[in-house]
Amino acid sequence: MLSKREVFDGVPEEYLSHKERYENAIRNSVVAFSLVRKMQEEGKTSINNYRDVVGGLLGSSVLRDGSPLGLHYIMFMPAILNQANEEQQEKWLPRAWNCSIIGSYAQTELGHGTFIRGLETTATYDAATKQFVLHSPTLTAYKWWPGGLGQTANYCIVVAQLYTKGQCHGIHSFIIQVRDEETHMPLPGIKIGEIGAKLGLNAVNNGFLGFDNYRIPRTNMLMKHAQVLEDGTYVKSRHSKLNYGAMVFVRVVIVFDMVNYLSKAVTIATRFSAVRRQCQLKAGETECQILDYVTQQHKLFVSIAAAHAFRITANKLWLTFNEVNEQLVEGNLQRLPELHALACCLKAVTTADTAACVERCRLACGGHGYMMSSSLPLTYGLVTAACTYEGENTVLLLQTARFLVKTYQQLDSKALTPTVAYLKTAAAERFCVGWSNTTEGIIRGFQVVAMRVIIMSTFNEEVQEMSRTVSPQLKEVLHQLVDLYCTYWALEKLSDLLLYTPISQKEVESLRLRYEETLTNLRPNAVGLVDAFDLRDEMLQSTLGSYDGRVYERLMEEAMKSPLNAEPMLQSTLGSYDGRVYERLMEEAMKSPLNAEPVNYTFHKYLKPFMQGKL
Ligand SMILES: CCCCCCCCCCCCCCCCC/C=C/C(=O)SCCNC(=O)CCNC(=O)[C@H](O)C(C)(C)COP(=O)(O)OP(=O)(O)OC[C@H]1O[C@@H](n2cnc3c(N)ncnc32)[C@H](O)[C@@H]1OP(=O)(O)O
Ligand SMILES: Cc1cc2nc3c(=O)[nH]c(=O)nc-3n(C[C@H](O)[C@H](O)[C@H](O)COP(=O)(O)OP(=O)(O)OC[C@H]3O[C@@H](n4cnc5c(N)ncnc54)[C@H](O)[C@@H]3O)c2cc1C
Repeated sequence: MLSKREVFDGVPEEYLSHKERYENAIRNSVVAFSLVRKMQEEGKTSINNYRDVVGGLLGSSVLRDGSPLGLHYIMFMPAILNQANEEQQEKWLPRAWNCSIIGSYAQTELGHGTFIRGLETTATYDAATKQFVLHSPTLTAYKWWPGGLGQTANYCIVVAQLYTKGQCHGIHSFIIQVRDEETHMPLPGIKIGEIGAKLGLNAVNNGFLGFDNYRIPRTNMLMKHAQVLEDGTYVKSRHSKLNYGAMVFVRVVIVFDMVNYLSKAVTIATRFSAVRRQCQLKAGETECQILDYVTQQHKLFVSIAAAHAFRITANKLWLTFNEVNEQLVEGNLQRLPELHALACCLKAVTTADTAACVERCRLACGGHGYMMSSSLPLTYGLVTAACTYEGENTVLLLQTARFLVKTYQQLDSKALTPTVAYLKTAAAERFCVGWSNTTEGIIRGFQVVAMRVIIMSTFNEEVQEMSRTVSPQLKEVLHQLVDLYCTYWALEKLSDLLLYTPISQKEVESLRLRYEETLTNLRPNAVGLVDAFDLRDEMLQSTLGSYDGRVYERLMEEAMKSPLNAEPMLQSTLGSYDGRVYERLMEEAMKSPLNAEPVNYTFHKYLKPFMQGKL
């Protein structure tokens, strides 16, 4: 059994080369996912409920910049579960579940990410050989971005335009082997490699993939929803968008992921703010904790409330996802549009808000928040990617807007689904609700504004349930968080409220006072509230946010680990004696060492033993 970090012990990831980072990520991933395999052998996890186990690992400090195996669990396996028929699931799932094959999910191309009906990769059926011919007709048709595809995966789900009998039937999913299972060499007709360094997630090994008239068996088309018969006859799906299921699933999972990252960032920033003393409130007094400044509370406390709001929302969304999927299995597609709109909205809003909150947590820590050792820059790089992947946020919000407009237009003719029932109330009150500076009044105000109510009403609903099961003291603090979250967004979105509701200037002023009063009321419980996330130091991996508050000692300990401090020599493209700065930067950029060899050495050293169950 490999130890966790046997090769680069003690050297922080920031100081590893691109190649060393990949080796580090592969080794840590096979060690981590060997635990999943052990748990499944002991019956402690199964293919239908591995979200928490794998989620815990992927969100852990061991795989802090992502994993080349992440997409195998997050999209490759769920796509087989969601889109393969029973026979195909019997063939592929056991091998995927015990990791004897490693998969990716290849949908996005160089030329298209959002507009998936415009994807260019083709899968043309040849009835004579009962095969599909996969082809990338242009450079822009190359798959670009799939996680793990660079040097790691040997299979992937490929989304391509399906042609049979000379007719195009739109995009469908295929399971395709891209590398030899023994040698890991790319198969003939496959062009494959990694796309290079990114802002973050540099351990994910995102890759590119091109096909040159590459043949696969007919039965490699995932045929749960649509089929192509041996003679090339196309049998269409009950609903053209059932093939989009993998994306809906991941959007739901991403909301959980944002809770994880936001809780970590606000724990780090709040604890640091309790330790950090800067300036005096009165001359001659001891310097005060920066957490005592209202401006610092304004920066941080809404993130504590948001972490709880998103956690409650994520759980509610997961329940809705499972309810709707059970209905889909019974052939009832009625709530699919609502689920799609909800998943789009909550993925877009929670990722955008989390990215903004994490950046605000970093800024709230001053210079020390800019240190990689604080873990805040890395966290920002991770969450900001989520605003783009799995559907770029703007585009997803447009999907939600489309659904809301359609729902509103059918208000009197159609029964409303649970998450949009508020539209009836808003319409009934003809948009002239009386304003009250209460939580309910603000939510009602937002219902009128419409776009943000889904998170607000879910959050509010759960809190009502919670009031029957928590102590009076905790109930008071939770209601303060609800108050804070509502008054914060009421003040943030004041222009909408002024436009659509009769809120008066006097009420706005008392709202502001109420907001600051709530900040003051929450101050004594701020550290306790982030402690309640119960995130161990190993999870935070932060010099600023450790439980013991030894911030400065940890900053110095981490600084001394830099190899640049270990020896007088500078190892820097910017500081080289000969001044050839630009030439060296270009030389470095062109290296991309992982592409220097068709099979990276880590395959034989770690990946192959792992896939053969020998680790
Ligand atoms: C259990 C395992 C879990 C383990 C892990 C646990 C957690 C660990 C943490 C990990 C967290 C997650 C990490 C995630 C890593 C992800 C890596 C990234 C992967 C990717 O990015 S994959 C590629 C993603 N790409 C996209 O999302 C593309 C975005 N574009 C689209 O989706 C579509 O183009 C579109 C929706 C924007 C438009 O589609 P289209 O043009 O076909 O449709 P129209 O706009 O014309 O609308 C037509 C009608 O179709 C409905 N519709 C559209 N989409 C859907 C859908 N998905 N479902 C249902 N219905 C849909 C529209 O609503 C329209 O309906 P109407 O009634 O006609 O209005
Ligand atoms: C870290 C990371 C990991 C990824 N992993 C994978 C993966 O594993 N598998 C995979 O298949 N893909 C993956 N992707 C790709 C991802 O799904 C796409 O980047 C995403 O769907 C956005 O598409 P795009 O990059 O083409 O941007 P575009 O769609 O070109 O967006 C560019 C701009 O155009 C705007 N725009 C586009 N269409 C419209 C419209 N209709 N109306 C208004 N504005 C519009 C967008 O809002 C945006 O501002 C990954 C991406 C990242 C960043």
